[in-house]
Amino acid sequence: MFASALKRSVYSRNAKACFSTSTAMLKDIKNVTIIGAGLMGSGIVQVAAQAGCKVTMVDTSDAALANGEKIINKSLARVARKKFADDEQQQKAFVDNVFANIAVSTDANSAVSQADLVVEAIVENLDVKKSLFAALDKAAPKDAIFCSNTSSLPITDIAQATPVDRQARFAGLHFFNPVPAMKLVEVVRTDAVSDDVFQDLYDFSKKVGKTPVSCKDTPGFIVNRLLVPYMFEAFRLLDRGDASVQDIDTAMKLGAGMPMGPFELADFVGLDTMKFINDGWAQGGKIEPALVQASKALDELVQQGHLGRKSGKGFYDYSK
Ligand SMILES: CCCCCCC[C@H](O)CC(=O)SCCNC(=O)CCNC(=O)[C@H](O)C(C)(C)COP(=O)([O-])OP(=O)([O-])OC[C@H]1O[C@@H](n2cnc3c(N)ncnc32)[C@H](O)[C@@H]1OP(=O)([O-])[O-]
Ligand SMILES: NC(=O)c1ccc[n+]([C@@H]2O[C@H](COP(=O)([O-])OP(=O)(O)OC[C@H]3O[C@@H](n4cnc5c(N)ncnc54)[C@H](O)[C@@H]3O)[C@@H](O)[C@H]2O)c1
Repeated sequence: MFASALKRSVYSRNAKACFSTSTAMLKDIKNVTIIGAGLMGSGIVQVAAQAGCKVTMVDTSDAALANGEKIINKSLARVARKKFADDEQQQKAFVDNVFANIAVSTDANSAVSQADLVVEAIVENLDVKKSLFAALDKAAPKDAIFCSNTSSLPITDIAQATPVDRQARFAGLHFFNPVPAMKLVEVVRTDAVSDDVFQDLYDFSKKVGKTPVSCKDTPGFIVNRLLVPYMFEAFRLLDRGDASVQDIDTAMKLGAGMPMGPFELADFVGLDTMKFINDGWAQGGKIEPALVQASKALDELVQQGHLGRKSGKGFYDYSK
């Protein structure tokens, strides 16, 4: 099913719960609203819809929603081909069934009016996220759980845009790129988050096929706290002229078992995102300065508009 055919309404509160609920808590998470239909938001929409939740995908324009639907369609087709290799009818039925759980909207406030869970995956900007959540707090049910998929911003700072009661229901739910393929979710717990909410999010992560881990609200949580310094050390290795992009990538794939080398991964994630995270941490002063020292090669590429795969060029050239 294609984008334009998707429902433009929010599902009824009587919609079916995610299938095979195993706890009383989880039963309540049946209507999920994802704000942001980009790379991450579309992936979260997909895995929640695949798990049987009724999902509303929100973005600011029809074009952005169409982009999200295109990403989901492509990924679901891939999953369907693998599941039903020789049966095109079953492939189509599988894709249609998942899309039947997805509605789209450009009106975030009405899209959250019946939400049990709201997951934000919009631009990595604290003020923009805060102003979104301040508005959503007034439009969503009092008992809705709010989550951010932020890579690098403190959840506590984002949650401050909402009243104290909501802060007890406000956590990080950090998925990984590409969402349908990556098995991990970090459930990020601030000091304000209640045990029930934390458990609900842990159970929800399992229901959407992921392995949750718990972590405190510290810079980079677990994965990015370790991965970002590693990648910047690779960039600085290049800056110093100690090894080439290709050799560093080959070394880390064949010598350390990484699925992608640090430069391939940086191009995949986006060089602007890498720079944004590192600069933010350097300014924040909570991380050892040597770990967040800037990279000349990265700064130059970003300045030239070479942002990785999404712009056609980064450390590698994707235009050919
Ligand atoms: C990074 C630090 C910087 C921080 C920046 C912020 C980042 C952020 O906060 C955290 C991150 O996300 S950090 C970034 C974290 N991310 C990483 O570190 C990624 C590192 N890269 C990888 O893990 C692999 O290269 C991929 C999984 C991307 C592709 O795997 P491959 O072996 O080269 O190619 P393959 O064999 O084709 O695919 C393998 C399996 O995946 C399946 N599949 C793939 N895409 C799919 C999709 N869109 N839909 C559905 N399914 C999809 C595929 O069907 C297959 O399934 P099977 O059941 O096994 O047959
Ligand atoms: N890209 C990654 O590898 C990755 C991985 C994990 C987490 N994240 C985090 O997920 C979030 C989204 O990242 P992405 O890569 O999907 O970004 P993206 O640029 O692909 O998508 C962001 C989407 O949000 C939309 N948007 C912006 N402001 C909005 C608003 N006020 N209301 C509704 N929609 C709005 C944009 O139109 C766009 O479609 C960021 O916080 C990022 O740090 C990214």
